[in-house]
Amino acid sequence: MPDFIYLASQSPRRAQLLGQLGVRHELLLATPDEDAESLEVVLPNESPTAYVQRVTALKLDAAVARRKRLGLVDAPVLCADTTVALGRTILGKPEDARDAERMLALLSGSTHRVLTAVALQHGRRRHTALSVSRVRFAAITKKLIAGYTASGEPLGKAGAYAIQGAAAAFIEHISGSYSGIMGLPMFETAQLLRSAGFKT
Ligand SMILES: Cc1cn([C@H]2C[C@H](O)[C@@H](COP(=O)(O)OP(=O)(O)OP(=O)(O)O)O2)c(=O)[nH]c1=O
Repeated sequence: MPDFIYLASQSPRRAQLLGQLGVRHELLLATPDEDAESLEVVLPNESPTAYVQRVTALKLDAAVARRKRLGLVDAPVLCADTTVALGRTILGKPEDARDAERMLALLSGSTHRVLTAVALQHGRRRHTALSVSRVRFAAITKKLIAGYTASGEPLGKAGAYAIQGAAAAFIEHISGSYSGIMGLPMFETAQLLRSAGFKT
């Protein structure tokens, strides 16, 4: 049994959160020939829950294939995907600053869900979990949205905000998992790791 896992994620938040659990990890990143972004395409009529779970499974398939292709040791592979859902509308990562402003205006003054799916491949077994949180945004002015967008923080974040960053000032209430909103739910991830034999 290896004493580490592969984390198939380019997200520094996920690496940081995994470190918090005290589990050693190595990054298993997509090579330039793999088109990781193309996995994140929403199917017609797909619900946010179905979408985030499907994308996570695809990410894990690709990562496990990558581990085999590179001839790496047979350690467990972990990956996750986070999406923001306003009702059935999926808000992924903004394409640019304008798109970020559009998303933030949608979130302003309402409650949305943040869904993070996690999956762990261990030998032939796959363990999966889903974390669902509710986040209530205060009504925020156009000026605040413009200032926040200009900071650059929304780029690369689902729903165009980071709870761990300056957007914390917009959030009136959350129910669920703070770490799940950041991208890796600690409770669910620890459970998956335990089922793969790690002591967390
Ligand atoms: C809502 C929210 C999202 N996010 C981030 C977490 C994820 O990194 C990102 C959603 O994008 P993802 O596609 O889940 O992940 P990623 O592309 O950053 O990394 P990888 O696929 O390689 O694992 O949004 C925050 O950091 N804070 C928040 O409050």
